[in-house]
Amino acid sequence: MTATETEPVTTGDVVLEADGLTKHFPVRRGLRDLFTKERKAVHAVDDIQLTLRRGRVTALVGESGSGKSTVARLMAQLYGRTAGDIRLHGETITVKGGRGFRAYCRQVQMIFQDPFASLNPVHTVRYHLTRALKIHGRAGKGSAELEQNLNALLLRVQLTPPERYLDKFPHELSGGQRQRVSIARALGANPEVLLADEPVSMLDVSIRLGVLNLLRDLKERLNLAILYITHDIASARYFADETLVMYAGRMVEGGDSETLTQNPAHPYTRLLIESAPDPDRLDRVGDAKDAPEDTAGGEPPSLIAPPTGCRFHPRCIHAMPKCSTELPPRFELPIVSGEGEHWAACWLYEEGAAK
Ligand SMILES: Nc1ncnc2c1ncn2[C@@H]1O[C@H](COP(=O)(O)OP(=O)(O)OP(=O)(O)O)[C@@H](O)[C@H]1O
Repeated sequence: MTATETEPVTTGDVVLEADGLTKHFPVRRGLRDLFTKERKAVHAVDDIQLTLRRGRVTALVGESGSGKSTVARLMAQLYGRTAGDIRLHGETITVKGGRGFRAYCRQVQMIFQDPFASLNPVHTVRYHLTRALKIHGRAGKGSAELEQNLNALLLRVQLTPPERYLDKFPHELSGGQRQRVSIARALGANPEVLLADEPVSMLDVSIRLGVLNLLRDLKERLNLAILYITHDIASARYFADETLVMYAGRMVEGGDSETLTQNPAHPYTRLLIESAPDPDRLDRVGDAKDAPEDTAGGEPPSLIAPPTGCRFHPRCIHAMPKCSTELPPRFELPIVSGEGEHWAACWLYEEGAAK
């Protein structure tokens, strides 16, 4: 049983946290490297702090290669971490597979970008959902109860009437319907956390909003904590309560989504917003074609030898000498309206620095 079934859940309760989360991928040594002692690594994710709360969506935004998917995979325990802590209900968790992994998956489920790749083409919707229910001990007693539970899952993701979908194969469904089946499969575990890695970027623009609205509905009805990974800061503003911005493996700014998108502080966040599609055109949310890497000036750095100091300094028009040598800590920023927090890891916000 999950906490959902045993005790009342309050919106805002912390479920899953990352503290100092770091992942370096070792680079395979070439012939030339055999003569040196140096061991190279891709510094994909460094020192990430992240808190997921019941009934809240947290967006993780950044351009391609900034480390967003690696964070999601670390939080899902699909990758081992190089350093840092992952806490579920305050307890440090390291899962290596087997039973421990299954127990963790009961509470933390992941949804992938490509629903076609994540569903097995030779199996029906019924098979995928039955398997999820059985693995997590939620199939019920007997076939009538199983049928009821299958129907309930499809109703939850608004695939109605359920009988129309249960015996379909993935290729007989549209992209949006397939993503709904993936979400239903994740819900089969009755999780507390959904880690959604670009859940709408491969879908037709016309159906993206429907899938985001479904996730929002699930957040509210089931009090889920959702991590929403996206290239598109406009969709984060629309969908997420809190937004965190990543650049080259590090978090550079965070705060409540409205405050952060209305008053972006870090020069990289400003660049993301300038190059994002118009947030009022919600029919384009999650559009990977509008991803900032297509329009932002300069190139992201190599993560094998990332820049010292602030990783954004080689592209930053405000860079000061200190930015290339010292890593900026988080500076708390004043909240212009409403409540919540807003911070930026940028030396511009050190007391006394010229803006
Ligand atoms: N298994 C791996 N081995 C080596 N390097 C990896 C591995 N997975 C990711 N990386 C590297 O880590 C960095 C971060 O990748 P990641 O996929 O997390 O970024 P992302 O922000 O999710 O990008 P995208 O939006 O394109 O998926 C990239 O430089 C990538 O090449």
